[in-house]
Amino acid sequence: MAKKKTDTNKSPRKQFKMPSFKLSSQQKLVFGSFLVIFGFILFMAFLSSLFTGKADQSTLSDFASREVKPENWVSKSGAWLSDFFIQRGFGVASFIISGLIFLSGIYVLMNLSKSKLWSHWFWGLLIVIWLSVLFGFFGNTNDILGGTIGFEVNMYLQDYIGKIGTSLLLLFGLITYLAVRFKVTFESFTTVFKSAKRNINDEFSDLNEDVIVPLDNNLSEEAEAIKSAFEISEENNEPVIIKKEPKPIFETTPLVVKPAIKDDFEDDLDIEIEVEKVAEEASETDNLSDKLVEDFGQFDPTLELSKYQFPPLDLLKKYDSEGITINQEELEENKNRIVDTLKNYNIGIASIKATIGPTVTLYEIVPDAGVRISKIKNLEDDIALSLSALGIRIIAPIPGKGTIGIEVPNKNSTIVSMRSVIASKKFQSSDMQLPIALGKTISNETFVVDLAKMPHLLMAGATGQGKSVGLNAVLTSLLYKKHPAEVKFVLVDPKKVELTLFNKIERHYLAKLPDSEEAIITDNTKVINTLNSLCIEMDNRYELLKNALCRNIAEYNVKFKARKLNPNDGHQFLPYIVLVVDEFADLIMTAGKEVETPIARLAQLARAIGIHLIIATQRPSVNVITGIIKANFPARIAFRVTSKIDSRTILDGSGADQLIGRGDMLFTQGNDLIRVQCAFVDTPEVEKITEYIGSQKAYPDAYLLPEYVGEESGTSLDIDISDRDKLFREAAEVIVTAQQGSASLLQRKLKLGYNRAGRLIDQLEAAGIVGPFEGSKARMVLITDLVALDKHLENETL
Ligand SMILES: Nc1ncnc2c1ncn2[C@@H]1O[C@H](COP(=O)(O)OP(=O)(O)OP(=O)(O)O)[C@@H](O)[C@H]1O
Repeated sequence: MAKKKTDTNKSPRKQFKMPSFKLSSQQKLVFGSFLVIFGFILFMAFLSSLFTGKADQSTLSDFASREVKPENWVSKSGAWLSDFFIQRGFGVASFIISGLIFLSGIYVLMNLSKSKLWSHWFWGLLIVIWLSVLFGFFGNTNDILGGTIGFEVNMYLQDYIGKIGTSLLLLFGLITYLAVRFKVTFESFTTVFKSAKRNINDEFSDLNEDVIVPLDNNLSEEAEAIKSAFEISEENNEPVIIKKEPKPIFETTPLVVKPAIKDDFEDDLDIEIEVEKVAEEASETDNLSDKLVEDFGQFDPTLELSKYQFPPLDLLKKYDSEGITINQEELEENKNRIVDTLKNYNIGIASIKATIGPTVTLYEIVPDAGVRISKIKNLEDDIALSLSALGIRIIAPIPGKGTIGIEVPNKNSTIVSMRSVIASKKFQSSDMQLPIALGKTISNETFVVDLAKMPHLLMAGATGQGKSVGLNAVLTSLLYKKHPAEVKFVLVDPKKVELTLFNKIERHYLAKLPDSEEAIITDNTKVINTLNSLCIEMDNRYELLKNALCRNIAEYNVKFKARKLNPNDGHQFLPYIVLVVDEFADLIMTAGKEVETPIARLAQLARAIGIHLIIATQRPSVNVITGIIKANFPARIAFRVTSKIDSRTILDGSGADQLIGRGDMLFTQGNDLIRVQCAFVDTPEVEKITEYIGSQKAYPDAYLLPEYVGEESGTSLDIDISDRDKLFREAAEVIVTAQQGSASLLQRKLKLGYNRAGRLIDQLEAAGIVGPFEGSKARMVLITDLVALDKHLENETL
């Protein structure tokens, strides 16, 4: 895939740098043994000072004199070191220091992990300080328990926070140590407490129970003692039941034998069962990703354009004629006409209710019992005539309700502004993947749908009925809700004028072929390349999803954000891609099968990997909207069309021919038809939005789609060196470095299409770098390393 690499690896890692000393094996032996011996000497000196320390005090001042003989087992040095570390230093906690030095020697000798050793030192010294302060708390100035440091620190702390404060600080230090070092949590405390409590209870109940003492001959001394203490009849050699006095609970009673099987089953039922939760074994990548997330937080795809500002609502226009005004007279008039017309045909009405929408009002009627619905349905034209209005639609019955609906256009329709739908709570708070605010329904509710769920949209309508406005509404919705990192548009505009405004956001939101200058495609031959390139992108994405064990793009992106996918394996955050074709009929007329095949492929397969198609046409005839296209576009929008046949082609039923135009539309997602007044967004508004976005910092280039080389460019083996692909050398290096001769590796690493990668492999074979095709296995790489590759290629050119 041709997209800049998100450089997660490049971010500076805040890792503690370990000092590293490079020692030869001999040096390690010498240095290691020195540390072991020194550690041991130190330990002996310290140990000795516990007994001889006081006596040696006087000898310290005469260190140079050989006459003075200290009692320390390590003589003068021992006395001096002990005085330095224990008396003047950290007190008895200094033993840990000798241990750490000894341990360091072992680590050096055995060449063990240095980072572990540093960690031992770090934690060890912390314990030394803590213990010294703790002992200093209880000691006095010359006490060897806490040493001078422990005592002085204590004095200092007590001056400022008092005894209570110091003891609490020590407790806090202990808790912090346990929490950080041993990952102890509050829950583990409570669990330990609970199980201790349970043990104590058990112990108590045991002590009060009768205990069976088996009379075996190999009794321990204690058993013998107990045996003699209580009278046990040895004659019958049978277990005797003795009554045991309650003993202190913590005393161990090895002779107490609990009955293996209790007779009393009811007691068994009382035993609490402790269910231990076994944490699922986290895989290695999980651990790594957790650590990465801990260090850097979740991956943020918007980071590159972190200062990007979404367009403000003010860029959209407010309309005066907005907001529904109820014209009571009109309502009354229409109601009377409907009732009268139906009466003329002997249809009685039990009740009638009106719902006023922005362009049409829905009259819901409940006919008298016994009236056949088909009878009302047949009166559609008569009712329209009597109401002298266009665009009457009868819904008989309204799905889900036991009523019949008659939609009558309002005399004064109101414009549904884009601003009102974008500002609506429904749109703003929607958590859909690709939310689109299409307009308002007949009950004046904002109509928001998820393009990702559709998953592709077919839009049709006669010319001048609001298709372009509809497309702009879709694009505007996405611009208001999605960051440039999250969605990319591929715009196809054979009419050349409809979508030109979006050129300004090329480097933010558009995707294009690597070698094309304009991101918006107006040339039909380029459309074919782009569609095929999208197919390659789709295949590449499926490969990524497969490797990441994800079923769809949403799961994949969640995993990627959680840093569970390694960018070095080609993984990257995948933006949604929305392909918009403004005049599909024109494309089909000029390119026919060549566009239909990739469109159908995309429509069939692309939903899971985040490529969604929106196709608009003004000629909804069967040769444009073919069966295969229709089958894969369950979501359809019909603006007004001129004939029932066209309506049937789009919606599989009539209705679109009865709309009133100007954004009045029917939406279906496979089942019910919903009448919606499309939101109106004018060209100047779109211009302002694109200008606003375009003036902000952008990516260096549009999102690059994989390269597609048409079939005619040939796939034959190019043996001639001068005919080689310009990425030949790079490809050779990738293959030799990875020692794996596969086209998909090239596709991933060099972001190529399948064809080009395949051709490169052929050329590499011809150059003797990889072996011949071996079926499902990767080809053998004949060059071992990059130096050999350089030589090989040099020899070739000679
Ligand atoms: N939702 C709407 N609300 C109000 N008026 C609308 C709406 N949609 C379209 N119109 C009116 O209809 C006119 C034509 O709309 P639009 O350009 O979208 O039609 P079209 O179907 O794209 O036509 P063509 O196929 O010829 O491009 C607009 O200029 C506008 O005046």
